[in-house]
Amino acid sequence: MGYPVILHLRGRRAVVVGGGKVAARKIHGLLEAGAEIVMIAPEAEPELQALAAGGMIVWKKKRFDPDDLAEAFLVIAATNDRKVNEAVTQAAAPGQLVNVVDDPERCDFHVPAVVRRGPLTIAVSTGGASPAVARRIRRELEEKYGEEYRLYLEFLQRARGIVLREVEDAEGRKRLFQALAADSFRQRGRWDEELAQLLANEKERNGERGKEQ
Ligand SMILES: C[C@@]1(CC(=O)O)C2=NC(=C\c3[nH]c(c(CCC(=O)O)c3CC(=O)O)Cc3[nH]c(c(CC(=O)O)c3CCC(=O)O)/C=C3\N/C(=C\2)[C@@H](CCC(=O)O)[C@]3(C)CC(=O)O)/[C@H]1CCC(=O)O
Ligand SMILES: NC(=O)c1ccc[n+]([C@@H]2O[C@H](COP(=O)([O-])OP(=O)(O)OC[C@H]3O[C@@H](n4cnc5c(N)ncnc54)[C@H](O)[C@@H]3O)[C@@H](O)[C@H]2O)c1
Repeated sequence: MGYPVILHLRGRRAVVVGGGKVAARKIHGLLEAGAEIVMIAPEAEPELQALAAGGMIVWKKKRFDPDDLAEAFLVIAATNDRKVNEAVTQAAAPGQLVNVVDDPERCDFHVPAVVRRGPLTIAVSTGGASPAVARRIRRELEEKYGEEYRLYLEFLQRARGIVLREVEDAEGRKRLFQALAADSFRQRGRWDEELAQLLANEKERNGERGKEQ
């Protein structure tokens, strides 16, 4: 069983070998994560050509050779030629994370199906058993956790900073974080107003405790 992680790729180089439909899907995910993408392929899908023309990715218009992996943190072998994909895995140095789109067994990692809502990431993997089921479950989760979760999570991110700054006592923080995480809180939609009230309640509680001592 794999170990799920969220990789921070900002400023790190990802080399994608291949420029077809599967490479395009992987490149979109890597772009969202802020990776520096180098694509190696003699031909590429129009959307990838456009990304290269716009400076969003670097396109080396050529066939793969092992030198292409220099300085890569992460490598995706996404050509339609099994032999080339295998050559990519052979060329990778120990420590480079390699994904091979037609060989789950040789992958250091699989790419899950993903729902993103601002800071919220929901990832679904079947470990290669059925990517189509991963896609179906991803779609179901997209319905359940709609766009409204983006604003809510952005609010929570801000609120977290405020609570950590203003509430010193660990129990109080826990009480507040649980209140903010409740679905009833989210649904009422008066987030800033209720946060201010909750913070005031905590201050009052502390004041009273201060008086007791
Ligand atoms: C989740 C997703 C992420 C992404 O790619 O971004 C992803 N595949 C997706 C879709 C998809 N892939 C395929 C179909 C056609 C239906 C079918 O075959 O079932 C569909 C469905 C479609 O396109 O609708 C075919 C396929 N996929 C792999 C093989 C090779 C093999 O199994 O040997 C073949 C056969 C190729 C052939 O025909 O020869 C291998 C892998 N695909 C993975 C990920 C990794 C395991 C993830 C997991 O199991 O959870 C793994 C192991 C490696 C990797 O790529 O990381 C993305 C959904 C994104 C979304 O919609 O949200
Ligand atoms: N993992 C997945 O999610 C998934 C899903 C569907 C298919 N697949 C597999 O992925 C493979 C690729 O699918 P696709 O639809 O993107 O194929 P595609 O035919 O659209 O694209 C293949 C790409 O590989 C490039 N290429 C070929 N030889 C190369 C070389 N020597 N060096 C560099 N680039 C080279 C081509 O120029 C092209 O850009 C399929 O053969 C299939 O086995 C994987």
